[in-house]
Amino acid sequence: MKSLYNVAEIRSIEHTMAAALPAGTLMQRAGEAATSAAREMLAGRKVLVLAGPGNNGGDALEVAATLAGANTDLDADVTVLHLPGAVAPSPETAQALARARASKAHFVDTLPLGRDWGLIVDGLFGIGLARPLAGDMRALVETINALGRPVLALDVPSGLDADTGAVIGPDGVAIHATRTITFIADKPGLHTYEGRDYAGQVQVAPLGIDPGQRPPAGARLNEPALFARHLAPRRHNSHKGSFGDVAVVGGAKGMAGAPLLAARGALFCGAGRVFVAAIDPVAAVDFAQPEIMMRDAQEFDSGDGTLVIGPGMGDSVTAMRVLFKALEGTAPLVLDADALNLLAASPDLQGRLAQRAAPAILTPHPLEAARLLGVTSGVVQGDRLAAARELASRLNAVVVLKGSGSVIANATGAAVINPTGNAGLATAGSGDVLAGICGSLLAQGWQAWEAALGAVWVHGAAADRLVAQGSGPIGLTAGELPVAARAVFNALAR
Ligand SMILES: NC(=O)C1=CN([C@@H]2O[C@H](COP(=O)(O)OP(=O)(O)OC[C@H]3O[C@@H](n4cnc5c(N)ncnc54)[C@H](OP(=O)(O)O)[C@@H]3O)[C@@H](O)[C@H]2O)[C@@H](O)CC1
Ligand SMILES: [K+]
Repeated sequence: MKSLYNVAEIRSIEHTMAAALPAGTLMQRAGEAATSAAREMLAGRKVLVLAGPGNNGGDALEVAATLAGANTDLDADVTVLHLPGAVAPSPETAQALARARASKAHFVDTLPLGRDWGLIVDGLFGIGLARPLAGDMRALVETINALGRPVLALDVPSGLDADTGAVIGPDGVAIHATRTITFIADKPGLHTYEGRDYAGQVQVAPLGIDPGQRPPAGARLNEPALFARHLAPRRHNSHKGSFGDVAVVGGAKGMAGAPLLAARGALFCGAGRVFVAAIDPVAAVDFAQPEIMMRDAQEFDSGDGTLVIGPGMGDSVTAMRVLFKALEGTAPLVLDADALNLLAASPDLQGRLAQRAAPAILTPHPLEAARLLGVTSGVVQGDRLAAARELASRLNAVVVLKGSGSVIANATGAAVINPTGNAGLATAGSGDVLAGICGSLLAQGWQAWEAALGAVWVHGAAADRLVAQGSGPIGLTAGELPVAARAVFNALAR
């Protein structure tokens, strides 16, 4: 299980472990692990180590001491930019400083000229960052980022909030790392919002702490193991009725493509029968995908099939009526796009959704989530896990908060961050395909929680597959996702 621990949880583990080990052990282990990572990354002799005032700086000083130590086989030329604070360092940081001072590393007070660093080690701030970087510190981070050299961040890229993945601001700055080696356990902020861009490749160094001894984490990373119980190969003795019906309700005038994309997402991920129930019907058949059955939303009765409501649905009276009817019914629901906006405008509909017994998955992007919560999208993005949990609990649904590192949360407070996907998904129609895949898995009998986890995983992995084939991220189109999702899904089910 890929657990994600927030700062309070890490501090508690750290506290317990530090009491059980000789003083300084954890920092020495952090230094050793980071030194191995640094060696792997070296792209030249010259190493710049940035050591801040706290224990993150202590980790950096351990790295400097080892890279430039008497016993090393490396011929590294190590420069330490040490930025002590106003208060005395912790005993372990003081010890690391003494070791680094005794090594061949040379200490400087200001950033040396030149840009030919084979590696920059970022030990400015870790989980103790308490406010935005300002003044000289801000200028230093901006200069380092502009150098464009390989950067190894220790624990967390300096300036990034380890809990939320937000650069601490307003208008904050953070180190752009090539790789982040994070200590004791993985952290949510490295995987969502701005975290993926700033952390680069993430490596966890447990520092000898047995994962089995850690308390359960508040969040985790998505992985197929979390939905594997639904991934069975298909029986020979099956028919289309075995795999459920999905009806996509949407498609107001001028928006006919959105429900078709969702319908294709549902079809290519294995739903038995797929309908589009259009608000403003335009065509009797989709010639590109004639398997999809076209209906009029006002006359359509979905029976007990799964409904995906919202893609291109608009906010007409008809749309409102169809949504109301769906909430009155007992079908499993996926609510997306315009359905979420209609819901946001109606406390009555929100109350009805929260009272339903049948499963529901909501797939808001940050602005839709903000409307539902009555806050700004900045507030949602500032703490994506909290926003997704709050929505899930208020509306008694599984919530997929889309965006880099999509967050899946449920009403009991569980939260999972999805690691698949890339910038190519920031394209028109990509959310429609995701809603369709969610509906497809619900229709095939998956529990809502696992359907959301599986759909988000497959949707992201489909985009990763397309990028690996050269079809993105620039110019990746939503219409390519369903076929790629099918390949991913079949590989998983095998
Ligand atoms: N303890 C252990 O067992 C282990 C800990 N480990 C390592 O320790 C790290 C946590 O260390 P930490 O708690 O000392 O916090 P850290 O991130 O170094 O920063 C705090 C310092 O920064 C300062 N400061 C804050 N914000 C600022 C700003 N914007 N601008 C300027 N200054 C600012 C703040 O000062 P103050 O707020 O008091 O002014 C304080 O001096 C953790 O991430 C991991 O790397 C590992 O070795 C494993 C074992
Ligand atoms: K750091």
